[in-house]
Amino acid sequence: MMKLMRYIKPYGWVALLAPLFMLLEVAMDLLQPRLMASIVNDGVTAGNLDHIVHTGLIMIGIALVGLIGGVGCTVFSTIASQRFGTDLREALFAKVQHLSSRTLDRFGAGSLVTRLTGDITQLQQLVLMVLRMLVRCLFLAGGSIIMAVTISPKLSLILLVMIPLLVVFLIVTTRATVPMFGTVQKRLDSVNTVLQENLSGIRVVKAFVRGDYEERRFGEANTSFRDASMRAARIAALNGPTMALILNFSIVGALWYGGALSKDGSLPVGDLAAFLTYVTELLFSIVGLGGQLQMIAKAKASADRVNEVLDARTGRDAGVAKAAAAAPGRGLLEFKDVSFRYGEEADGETLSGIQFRAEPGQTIGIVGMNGAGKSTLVGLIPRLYDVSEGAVLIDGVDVREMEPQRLHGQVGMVLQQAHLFTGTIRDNIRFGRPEATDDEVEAAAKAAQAHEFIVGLPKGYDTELGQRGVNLSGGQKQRLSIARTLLTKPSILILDDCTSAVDLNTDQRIRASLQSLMKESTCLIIGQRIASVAHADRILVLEDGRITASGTHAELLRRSALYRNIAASQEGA
Ligand SMILES: Nc1ncnc2c1ncn2[C@@H]1O[C@H](COP(=O)(O)OP(=O)(O)OP(=O)(O)O)[C@@H](O)[C@H]1O
Repeated sequence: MMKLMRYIKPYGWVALLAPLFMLLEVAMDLLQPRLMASIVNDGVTAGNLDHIVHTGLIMIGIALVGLIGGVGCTVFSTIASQRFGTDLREALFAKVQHLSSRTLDRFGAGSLVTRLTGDITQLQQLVLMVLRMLVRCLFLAGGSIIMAVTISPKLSLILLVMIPLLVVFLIVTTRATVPMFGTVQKRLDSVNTVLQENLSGIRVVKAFVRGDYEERRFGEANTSFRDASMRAARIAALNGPTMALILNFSIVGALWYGGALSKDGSLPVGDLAAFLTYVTELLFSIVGLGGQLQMIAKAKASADRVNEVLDARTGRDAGVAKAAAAAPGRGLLEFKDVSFRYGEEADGETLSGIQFRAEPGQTIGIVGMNGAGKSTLVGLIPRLYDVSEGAVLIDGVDVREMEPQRLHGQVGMVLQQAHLFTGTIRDNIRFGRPEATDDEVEAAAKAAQAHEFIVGLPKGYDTELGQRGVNLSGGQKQRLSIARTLLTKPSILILDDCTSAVDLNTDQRIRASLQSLMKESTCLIIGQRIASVAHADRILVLEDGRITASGTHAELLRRSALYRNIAASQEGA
């Protein structure tokens, strides 16, 4: 938790002012019972009205000063906690942008959402609470003890029993609840994961009329979250009544012993009343501290989860920018005995012994059955994942040693699933090169065979897309994502089966324009359709993560049974 303190540092002075103002408020609060005792002892008992009025006015003045303290503390603690939360959220979001795909897979989107929202809010609340309530309770507890002892050291002996009892009780309950809060947050992750999957796939759910099943799935995650929360809450619920019991016993004890002291004249009645007020204040402060300990325990679970992401390896860790000074690349791509497995514990390799070379300007096709490892193979080039063994080289430099900006500037990838963002069509095409001119955007759209349908829309390139571009067809989205990549003018262009939803004629036209536009680039094309790769200079046939054949279309028809089968199955299609 201390590690996160660095996010409060920039607002150190604000964070310091809050407890100072609180100190003012507490000091004023502590004076009130003493003044009240003075009114009782020297005013009411002695029948001195002047003293009552005079002291009453002082009490009002003190209350006003206390008010300034309270308001000041609220203002400064709110500023500090809000800014802390904002900065931490930004830092965590920035970190998520740089996490390796492996790490992203490990956390899962649902859990990251909980960490970015619920966990950070919890920590923000903690900062607010520490600067306001924790400080108040500590000051009030310390001040009440001092005031009680100054009134009657003898009567204060009662505190020697009461305080240890409370502290032991608090430690025991806090220890019991700390691990429970971690579980509660994990269960909340599951709720978010189900929710997120459901919302992003709501059309599938509707199409399969699986609303009931989804409700059950959500219900299970939700119930499990509730049960974990209830377990933690049950222990936390013990706090209030137990504390009240100890408070009442202490007051009865103080009244009994204090009454006796008062009777023999060693403790004025006003002082006894003030003593009781201080004991009550002290107990409430300790009860408050108990609640705050619970909150710290909750926040500790959140801090661990936030730190886990902040400390996670980024996709760039392995990279040392040795290639930064290298000359601009031409796009020579080499796979040297590459093996890859997802996750350390994954049994079996997804790719093994991959070895090939693609010269600048060459087009390499990749074919294979579903799950053969085609997407995995091309994902190693822009370092979506890093190789387990071997190396991927671009212009002779290991991709892991390339400056990320440079690597991503050189490698353009159109993914299998077109993902667009909220914004205009123009913004979406410009995503990889915000400085591109309108003419360049249009040229890229033309090459991707998207221009025609874009200008057919009422607002053309300024058409707003909803989340994920829901107002476009699958093939239109694919064409926009091709245009987006073409605009970056990569020296290595990867097309991962990205025309699957585009009709055959348009697919052909896209290929023709790519051939002329990208003739200097190295192109890797994954295609389910043989027609998409038949024109390639070389085609790799991938089977179970291994290249089992390579050659031109004509050569493979002779040499590879798998290739022949795939081609035969598509004839006339
Ligand atoms: N993120 C991941 N984590 C773990 N395993 C994965 C992951 N992505 C893919 N795999 C597994 O790796 C294997 C290769 O998948 P990949 O997506 O590379 O195949 P593909 O040849 O592109 O398939 P398709 O033609 O269906 O797109 C599959 O068995 C798949 O289950």
